Formats: sequence, C-alpha cells, structure tokens
Amino acid sequence: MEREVQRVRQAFLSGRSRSLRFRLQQLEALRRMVQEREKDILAAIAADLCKSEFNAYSQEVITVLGEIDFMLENLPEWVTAKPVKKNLLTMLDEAYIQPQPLGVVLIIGAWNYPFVLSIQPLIGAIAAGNAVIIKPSELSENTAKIVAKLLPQYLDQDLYIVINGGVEETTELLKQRFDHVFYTGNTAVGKIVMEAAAKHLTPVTLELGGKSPCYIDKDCDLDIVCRRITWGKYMNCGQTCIAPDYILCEASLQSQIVWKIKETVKEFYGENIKESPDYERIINLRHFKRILSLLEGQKIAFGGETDEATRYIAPTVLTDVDPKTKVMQEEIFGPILPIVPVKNVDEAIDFINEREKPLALYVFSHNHKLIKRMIAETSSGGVTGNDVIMHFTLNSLPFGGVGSSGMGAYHGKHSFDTFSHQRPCLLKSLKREGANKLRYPPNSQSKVDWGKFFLLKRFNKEKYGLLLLTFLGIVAAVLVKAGYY
Ligand SMILES: NC(=O)c1ccc[n+]([C@@H]2O[C@H](COP(=O)([O-])OP(=O)(O)OC[C@H]3O[C@@H](n4cnc5c(N)ncnc54)[C@H](O)[C@@H]3O)[C@@H](O)[C@H]2O)c1
Ligand SMILES: CCCCCCC=O
Repeated sequence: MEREVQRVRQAFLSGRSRSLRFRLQQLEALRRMVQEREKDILAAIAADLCKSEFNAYSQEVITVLGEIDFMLENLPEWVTAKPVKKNLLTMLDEAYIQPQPLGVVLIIGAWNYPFVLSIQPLIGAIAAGNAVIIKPSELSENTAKIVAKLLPQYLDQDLYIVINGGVEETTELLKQRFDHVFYTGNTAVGKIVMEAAAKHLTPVTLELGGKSPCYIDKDCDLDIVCRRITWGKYMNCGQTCIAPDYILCEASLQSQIVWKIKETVKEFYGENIKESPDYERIINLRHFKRILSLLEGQKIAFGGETDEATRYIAPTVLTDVDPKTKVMQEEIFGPILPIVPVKNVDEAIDFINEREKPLALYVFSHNHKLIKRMIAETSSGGVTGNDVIMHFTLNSLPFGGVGSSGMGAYHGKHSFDTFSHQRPCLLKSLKREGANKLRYPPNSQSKVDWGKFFLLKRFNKEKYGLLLLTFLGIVAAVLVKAGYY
C-alpha cells in the first residue's frame, strides 16, 4: 500500500497533473471512457443493485457526464489567478489568489450509487490538478471492478489509480499520508476516517448520512406532494443518502397521504412491484435484515412484503410512529417511510432541532413564508422546498452535510474549491524601501499613527492636521491617476 501511494506521489511531484491542458485532456478521456464503455458500466451497476439501464443512466451516468462538461467549460476561468483588493500599503504591489492542487487525494466511495459517488469527486480532484487514489466500496463489487479495469485504459496510470478491497485494505490505506481524504459513507466510519486523517493533519471531506425529515403542511397539493415523495423515497429502493427518511405532518393528513402514496406506487411500479424494472433490491442480506428489524412493532399502513432470497422489500408506509421506536433512531436507508404526527409547524421545527442535523430537509407548502421559516429555524446539509432530492442535481449548489451529516461539500465549482488550496500571493518590489521603514524597529508613536493611517485609514487630526490632509489629497490624486479608483 505504502509503495502504491508513493508511486502516485512521485507522479504528482513530476508536475504533469498541474497544467490546464493536461487536466482538460484527462477529463475528456474520462468522458470518452463513460461514453465508449457505457454498456459495461450500466451492466456493473445493474449487477450490484438490480437496477435497470435507464435508471442507472439517469441516476449516475448523466450526473457524471454533466459534471465533466461543466468542468471543461469553466476550468480555464477557475484556474486563473484572481486579483484581490489592495490597501494603501500594497497599492503598488501585485496581490492575487492562485488556486493550486493539494497533492495526493484519497477518495473512498460508497455502494449505493457506486459509480457517481466515486467518479464525481474524481472529476473535481482532476480538475483541481491533483493525483488521486480511489477506493470504491467493496459492497458494490461489480462497479468497483469495472472502475478499476477501465480507468487505467483511459487516464494517466500513475496519477489516478484504483485500489479495491474491504475494511482491512481501507484501514491500511488510511495509515498513509494524503493531502486530502474525501469519504462518502456512514457516520460511524466517518469518525474512523477523520481520526486516521488527523494523525497526518490531513483535511477531510465527509459526505455522511442521517435522517432527512420531510414536513408536509396542510396547505398544499397532496397529489403532487405524494408523487414527489414517492419518487424520492423509493428510488434505489430507499438506499439514497438524501431520501426523505420520515414524514412529519398533522395527524389529520395521515390517511390521505397513505392513500395517495399507495396509488402513486401503483402508478410507478404497477400491480406487481417485484416485476417492475424500476424497483431495485437491497444491497445485501445484512442490510435486508437490518431494515426488516425496523418494522418490528410498527403499524404498517401498506407494503411490508419481503422476500429474503431476492432481498426484496416492498414500498412501505408506517403510520402513527412513536419517535422513540427503533425506526426513528437510525437512518432507514431502505423503502420504509414512517409518518410521525405533529400538532403544527412549531412542533415539527422542535422535532427536527432536537435531533442530529440531517443531510437534507424537505418542506411542502403553498405558503412560501412557512418554507422560509423552516429554513431559517432549522439546520441541514441542504434543502429542497416543495420537492425532494433535486438540490443534488444542481451543480451550482454545494452538496454536503453539516454536523453529524458531514463536513465540506462538492459538485461543480465547489468540487474544484474542495480539492484546491486557495493560495494567497503578494508580490512586492525590492524598490520603495522608504515606506517600509515605518514597520522596522525601533517603533514609535508616530510609526503607530502612520500604521493606523495606512491600514485602518484612521488618523490623529489634532496632531497632524493639515499635513495629513494634504498628504491624503496627494495619495488620492495619485491613486485616481493610476486608475485604482
Ligand atoms: N452524503 C453523501 O453524499 C452520501 C452518499 C451516499 C451514502 N451516504 C451515506 O452512507 C451510508 C451508507 O453507506 P455505507 O457506509 O453503508 O457504505 P459502505 O459500506 O460502502 O462504506 C463506505 C466506504 O467506507 C469503507 N469502510 C467501511 N468500513 C470501514 C472501516 N471500518 N474503516 C475504513 N473504511 C471503511 C468501505 O470500504 C467503503 O468504501 C448512509 O449513511 C448514507 O446516508 C452519504
Ligand atoms: C439522483 C441521484 C441521487 C444521488 C444521491 C447520492 C446519495 O446517495
């Protein structure tokens, strides 16, 4: 492992990942890989999650292609140094921010969207000029294998490598020194990753999970609300980090919501859900059993059918759920939707604030003020009002968690920033030493006063009076002439 990381570091130190031309070439090669090997990629995702090609394409491949296009279009502008404002002391100098690569980045992917969750961060890391080691999730082993097979056929083989393996290999990998670790997965492992990174003072981005609430106000169109929730909840069989985890609403709405979600499930997946190409399966037996255990003692309003042999769990809704029960204590990450009745929006806000900060928050209402209030009085990684999931798809929005749902963010320019160091640069001349004398010892009250003037734009009127005003006038005239104002 150590040798592998060393090899990647040597490649980074060669400097070839840094030029804009090289980054664009690699991103174009990655796009070619996705386009030319689309069938292999879709087949691998299908084998891991029992997902149709249409679903795999629209949930994973489109996002990757969109992200690459966005980078190719904007990278030339992002990599250029950005001049910054100057003060009186530096007005004749050059001051700018130069984004630079961090070095060797470790990306640890998760299994639930196994392609996009490894490749989208890779795109950001390449765009920012880094070398990358990807560790895909071992639970989605087909996608892990295809990524390891295809990447070296299209990308620089020393700068971007894939290491496959489970906990043992990841643990070994995490002992190495990286310049950034980007982890997607559960919160418990997030702590392990952060602890390992801390030993080298390596910064981390943690894309974690949590219980994302969904508040439904009584002032809304329940047909539309339930269709949108059904789509976001049962997509990928509930195994989506930002799936609505549970519903909060007034008790009187419960039966209508149940009925409308039931009807929508029929509309989406047909009478025989097991036969629907659009309905996925649970990733493995451990997760299947974990999800089943969440049903114990619950009132199942509809759904609840399971088949262990195929790891099938039907779209399920639970009503009158007691917040103290197990289903409300952990992230569900499966097709079970509890409804927890609350008296009103105040109680919903308290309910959310009494718990860990979620990755996403959803609120449905015709009342725009109520939506804004929810946003103002709660905290979550991201929010979509009157819909679910969709904030993930807009790459001008940073995607990430807060508190126990994660730290840092990515997508689009936010990925570029995550994998870059914003290096502040101030270039002075070796001339004009006169002005510098002000900061050299021995110090004095008059030097402090000049310091105040230059840096705080404050001056002692009584003491310097006319002299200072005259000087200010001259400085202002020079600045205007030099085009600074
Ligand atoms: N915020 C996001 O973008 C996002 C996306 C997907 C999933 N998630 C969250 O991830 C969770 C589901 O994923 P998961 O954790 O089951 O995925 P997982 O089991 O695939 O684990 C994620 C990664 O962690 C590694 N790993 C597991 N145990 C480890 C250990 N002990 N030490 C070091 N590395 C270890 C795995 O090899 C894998 O690469 C959910 O909580 C979900 O909400 C978040
Ligand atoms: C539409 C794709 C959603 C991907 C969400 C990633 C987290 O699980």
